[in-house]
Amino acid sequence: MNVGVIGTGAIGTDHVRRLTARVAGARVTAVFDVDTARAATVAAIAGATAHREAHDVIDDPAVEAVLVASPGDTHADLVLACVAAGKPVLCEKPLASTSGAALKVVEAEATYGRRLVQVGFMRRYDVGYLGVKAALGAGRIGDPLLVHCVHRNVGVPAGFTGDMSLTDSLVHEVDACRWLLDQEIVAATVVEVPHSPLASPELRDPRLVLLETERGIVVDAEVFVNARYGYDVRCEVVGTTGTVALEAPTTGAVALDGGRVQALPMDWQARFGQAYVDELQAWVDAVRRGVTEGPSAWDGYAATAVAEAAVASRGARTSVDLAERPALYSGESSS
Ligand SMILES: NC(=O)c1ccc[n+]([C@@H]2O[C@H](COP(=O)([O-])OP(=O)(O)OC[C@H]3O[C@@H](n4cnc5c(N)ncnc54)[C@H](O)[C@@H]3O)[C@@H](O)[C@H]2O)c1
Ligand SMILES: O[C@H]1[C@H](O)[C@@H](O)[C@H](O)[C@@H](O)[C@H]1O
Repeated sequence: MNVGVIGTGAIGTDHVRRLTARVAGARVTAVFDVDTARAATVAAIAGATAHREAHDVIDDPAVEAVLVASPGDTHADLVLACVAAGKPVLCEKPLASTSGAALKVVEAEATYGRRLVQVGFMRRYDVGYLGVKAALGAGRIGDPLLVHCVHRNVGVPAGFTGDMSLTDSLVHEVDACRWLLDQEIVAATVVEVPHSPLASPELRDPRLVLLETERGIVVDAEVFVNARYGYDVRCEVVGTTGTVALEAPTTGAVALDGGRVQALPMDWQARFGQAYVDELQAWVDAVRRGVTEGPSAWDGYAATAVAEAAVASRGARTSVDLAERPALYSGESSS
């Protein structure tokens, strides 16, 4: 499968490397980035052509599927162009920077009549999250009552400003909880906590978010994007008869000088490296079979709508008012 990649920054470059060396049945044949020097460097990794415009990638007759890894506010227009061209597209999260823009993608795909869009919520491919999902599905902890989530990053790049800890980071917890619990989130409340002096004041970091699902389950999610000590993602579902918690991959524990030390991953590449490979492989395999599976445009829309409610919350419980779900997305596992 010939893939065109739009956006060859941090994760775009990683995805090009993965598609080139670790994913079977695909190769990158075209790339675009507004940073033309960067695009040329990354094109060379894959032996691909660096195009002059994003639309040249989408319209390239040799390109069979597109991967969008540019900044979030560019996603919706690029995905809409892919749908208009009838090309399958894997779009990095978030699907869009506003729920209105995400809904346009949902509506365009529903009008097209079959799925073309997969959203890059890679946690659904992580062996730890899959274990939690399997335990819930088997009824091992009875009925879920509440979920504790933690999402800590070492730090954030310079462009990470404003409410991005909600729109760019919390969206992972939103998607994971919708998928694990198989229900929509209907309200969000952001509880103010003291802010870290190591974060820009504008970012208001960390944040504690309460999410309520349609069947009354409550999720507490801490998002702390300047935690410094490591990349730490946790999730524990508490049920009527037990709990199930995410197992992160572990390294050997070193016992020395009266202590015991275990290394933590320092970024998402280290923590979710295998999940990204498995996500890409599943996407390629499905598209080569003529279908698109995995997190859908509806999932992307719902996640952005919840993040938007969290942004609006400022301490108050804020409901999430989703549009009516088109029939194309009925029967999906997460929704
Ligand atoms: N799933 C995950 O865990 C994960 C991890 C990292 C990033 N992401 C997502 O991937 C996207 C990119 O993040 P990143 O960390 O690689 O950012 P980045 O800033 O490193 O890379 C973005 C790239 O896009 C380019 N770009 C900017 N505007 C563009 C445009 N209009 N068209 C084409 N290219 C354009 C930039 O020049 C840059 O090279 C974001 O949406 C982010 O949320 C997801
Ligand atoms: O774009 C990144 C990425 O999605 C990571 O998985 C997440 O941990 C970060 O918070 C976010 O900024």
